[in-house]
Amino acid sequence: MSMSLPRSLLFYGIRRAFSCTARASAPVHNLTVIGSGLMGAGIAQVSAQTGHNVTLVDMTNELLQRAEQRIKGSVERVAKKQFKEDPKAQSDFASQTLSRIKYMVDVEKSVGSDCDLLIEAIIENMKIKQNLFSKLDKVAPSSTIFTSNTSSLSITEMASVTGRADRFGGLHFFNPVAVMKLVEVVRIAGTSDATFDTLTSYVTAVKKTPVCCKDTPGFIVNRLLVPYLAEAMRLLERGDASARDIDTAMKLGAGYPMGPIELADYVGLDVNKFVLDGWHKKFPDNPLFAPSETLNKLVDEGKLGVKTGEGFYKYDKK
Ligand SMILES: CCCCCCCCCCCCC[C@H](O)CC(=O)SCCNC(=O)CCNC(=O)[C@H](O)C(C)(C)COP(=O)(O)OP(=O)(O)OC[C@H]1O[C@@H](n2cnc3c(N)ncnc32)[C@H](O)[C@@H]1OP(=O)(O)O
Ligand SMILES: NC(=O)c1ccc[n+]([C@@H]2O[C@H](COP(=O)([O-])OP(=O)(O)OC[C@H]3O[C@@H](n4cnc5c(N)ncnc54)[C@H](O)[C@@H]3O)[C@@H](O)[C@H]2O)c1
Repeated sequence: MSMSLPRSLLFYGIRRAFSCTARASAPVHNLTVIGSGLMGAGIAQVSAQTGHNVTLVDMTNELLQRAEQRIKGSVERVAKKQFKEDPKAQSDFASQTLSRIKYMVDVEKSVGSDCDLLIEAIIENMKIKQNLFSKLDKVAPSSTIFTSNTSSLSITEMASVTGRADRFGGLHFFNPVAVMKLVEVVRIAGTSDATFDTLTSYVTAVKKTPVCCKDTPGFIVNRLLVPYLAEAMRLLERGDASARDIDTAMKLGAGYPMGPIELADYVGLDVNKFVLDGWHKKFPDNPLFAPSETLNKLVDEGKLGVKTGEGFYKYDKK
């Protein structure tokens, strides 16, 4: 007699193992977000919009002031959409949201005794992220859950420099955070059920949809997106098609809201380079992930995409 499971049961088992439903858990009231760039500012914003108290950290006050301006602009867009014909409700929503965000340059003081959750959103570099986590592990309350918003690096390697692997996971938001509905919740081998439940509940509380994934390169979205973007880059580098035609093709032919070259500019070409070079180290035999001369040249010239006013395309300075 065959001992194999019926297919339906097998799929049921797989679904259960990766179920990402929010269960009863310790709620997040106060969180610290480190890095006030594109992603950190967006994460602070959606958290504050949903009643969370946020401390947003960066290396200088000037960077924090820029983040504050970006958050203000984005919250006002959200308020207009949410409270269409009601200017008073719009301005109340915006001022209440903004009042829930504190700005700080002192990283070590940013994780006070009431900090439930830390989200790291700094530069995509393992050594720098590990330094930060190692430093924070010594000063943060033992109950604080640590997470990273990394696009492509190993969460397990980050957790390894702390003594809290059971209170460690990945929270991968998407850009623009105010608009994109998904967050990948990444579970490492040590992540406890309580931590995982708190993370999925927090994602639901900020009105996003969680999906769960193991700590595998690129998680779900970037495992599919990175090869796609890299293929677009190779098409361009071989001179097979222009940037405009590649973008138009994917928007009109595949229904994507942005083409791959536009999307690379939107994400930031520095982030693209960190990810591509990191994947080259991980997959050295795959020529798709070899360093890209085009990308390196643009990054060397400071042309990082939308955020600097020029990348593959030119933009109005923000
Ligand atoms: C080529 C180089 C290759 C190198 C190889 C290596 C590759 C490595 C790549 C790594 C990538 C890592 C990325 C990361 O880890 C994961 C990601 O985040 S991937 C990016 C995901 N995001 C997308 O795919 C975005 C796709 N684009 C869109 O969805 C839309 O274009 C848009 C951004 C929402 C903009 O929409 P538009 O219609 O064009 O513009 P509008 O201005 O009209 O906006 C529509 C709607 O949204 C509201 N809105 C937009 N932005 C904001 C904001 N910042 N804040 C608040 N609200 C916003 C706007 O008000 C509109 O609302 P409406 O008027 O419709 O009510
Ligand atoms: N850009 C995207 O579309 C996107 C999407 C999802 C995830 N991510 C990931 O999110 C992270 C941040 O990306 P981003 O696009 O917001 O980058 P960004 O360059 O816009 O912002 C990073 C910020 O971190 C700050 N920073 C760097 N080191 C710091 C430190 N030690 N302490 C405090 N602040 C520090 C920088 O000053 C900068 O303001 C990266 O890991 C990236 O891979 C990016």
